[in-house]
Amino acid sequence: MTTVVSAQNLGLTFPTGDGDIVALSDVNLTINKGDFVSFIGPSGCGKTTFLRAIADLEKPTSGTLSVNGMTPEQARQARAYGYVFQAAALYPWRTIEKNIALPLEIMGHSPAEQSERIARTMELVNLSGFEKKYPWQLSGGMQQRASIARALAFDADLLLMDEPFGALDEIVRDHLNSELLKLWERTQKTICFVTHSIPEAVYLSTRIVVMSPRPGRVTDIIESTLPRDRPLDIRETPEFLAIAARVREGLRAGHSYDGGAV
Ligand SMILES: Nc1ncnc2c1ncn2[C@@H]1O[C@H](COP(=O)(O)OP(=O)(O)OP(=O)(O)O)[C@@H](O)[C@H]1O
Repeated sequence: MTTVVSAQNLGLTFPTGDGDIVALSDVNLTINKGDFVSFIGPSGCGKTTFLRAIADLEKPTSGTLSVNGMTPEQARQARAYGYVFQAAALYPWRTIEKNIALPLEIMGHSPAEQSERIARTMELVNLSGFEKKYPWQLSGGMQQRASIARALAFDADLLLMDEPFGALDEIVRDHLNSELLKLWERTQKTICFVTHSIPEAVYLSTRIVVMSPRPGRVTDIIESTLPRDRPLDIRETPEFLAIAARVREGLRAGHSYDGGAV
């Protein structure tokens, strides 16, 4: 198995005017090629910080972190990952194809190469035919699919997704979840996915990382026993519900550690 992300005794502290905030403490985690890993935990437990550290947008203050065997900085320079944010963050004055093209332009790809990549990724997210539309002409779910296409366009093996479907209604979210699984199957990417939703984490993941706040720690890592082929109604099976119950237990345990109410 190829290791994509390896964190050892990772810590990240933010110094603030009111004292230090320990966002991550002693995080140990290995993510292998082709894994779909979800991070779940209450607000402030460091999920986004961990993703940002992988992306070299935050610097760890202790421990080690490697991405594709490199430092996060080297991995960023080698364009090791695509990043999908909570809000689609598309430029409203650019068409969908021009939004997807932007990082490719910056990276110096030729216009022909850009067109080929735009066509391929728009097809992967089922948006073919919407190339000339502006973001505001698309629904929220379609905009989020366009931002996934943009993250896929430079063909990184690692996709970092920070609550990409958090703002969407349940039906659209269900649809995008099953599309994301198909896309993951087809592309064999490694995916790190932040969510607040237990069913979403269980439905999507090969591994679920449960975190707790103050300081942000990993409290449980759950290997999924579900098959890779997952129709949406798998969510009603006893196996699915058993994994969901374990995640819920892990979240509760994290809360009681903090001394707060469940
Ligand atoms: N730049 C920063 N400066 C100071 N504190 C920060 C900074 N970024 C994050 N934090 C703090 O670090 C902790 C972890 O934040 P983080 O955003 O990683 O949590 P999260 O689990 O992703 O939360 P949410 O689910 O609400 O997005 C929080 O207490 C947050 O306030």
